[in-house]
Amino acid sequence: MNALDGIIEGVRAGLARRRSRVPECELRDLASGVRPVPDCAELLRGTDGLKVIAEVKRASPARGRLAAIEDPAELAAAYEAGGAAAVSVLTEELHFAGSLADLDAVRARVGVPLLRKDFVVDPYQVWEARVHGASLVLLIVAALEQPLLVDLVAQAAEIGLTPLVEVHDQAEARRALDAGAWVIGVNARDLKTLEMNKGAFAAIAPDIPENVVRIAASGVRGPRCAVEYAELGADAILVGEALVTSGHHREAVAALVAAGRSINGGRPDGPRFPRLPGSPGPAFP
Ligand SMILES: O=P(O)(O)OC[C@@H](O)[C@@H](O)c1c[nH]c2ccccc12
Repeated sequence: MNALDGIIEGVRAGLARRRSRVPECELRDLASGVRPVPDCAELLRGTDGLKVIAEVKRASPARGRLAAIEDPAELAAAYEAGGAAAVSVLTEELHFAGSLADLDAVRARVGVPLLRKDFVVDPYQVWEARVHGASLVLLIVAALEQPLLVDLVAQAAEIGLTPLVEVHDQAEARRALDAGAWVIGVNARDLKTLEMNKGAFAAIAPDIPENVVRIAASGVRGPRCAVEYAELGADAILVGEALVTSGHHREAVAALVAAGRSINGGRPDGPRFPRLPGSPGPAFP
């Protein structure tokens, strides 16, 4: 069993418990009472500077315990003040020490769109994302058979959530596009092996059409990485560890935002800098 299968097993157990407390029909009723949110794709587009999605993340299977985060809302408020375009909240409990309560707390505090970051394997979780105030929901291609991926992308769109479809290689990127994704995240970490591939974004981004929003996720250590991803054509970066472990959360986000702006000067129609032939991929420490 690979790391991803292990995580999904735990996710399914938690899902069964929640479903027995709140049946799906009740959840749908709750969702209908939640204020509709606009599609987030344009907010994450990098034409006026690389966007930063800042993550509330306590732990991960790959990196262990990262930060206690006693007050996730306070952290998210600092991210927002630093200029984050969106906040990602991990809601997976067993391996990432997150919860839907974290999402609720963050929703009550900040105005920027929220991403429900979890291992979604069932429509029930997409309804939950809606009920708990997310505007975006993560769908991981490696965790989903194609027909289910297609259904979940369609369900999310139907109920006013923007699906952020995560891929790790070219084949997965093709599946994401076939499923109709318009926001694609390239995770530098392979969730099956937990290994990092620093060149994943550079390898995949050219295959993703310009009209699709391209997000580089995982392993962004600081402004230098932000600049490198912006130069490779990323619209946004998704950053967890480097932010939660920084002593100054607002300033750390602001530094990433400033680094991203330096690439195209913040011009709304600024050019995306093409990758120069022979230039190296992002340099990571
Ligand atoms: O902490 P990092 O290396 O900055 O990574 C953040 C984010 O990319 C990572 O948490 C992540 C990307 N895809 C995921 C899928 C599930 C759980 C977590 C993730």
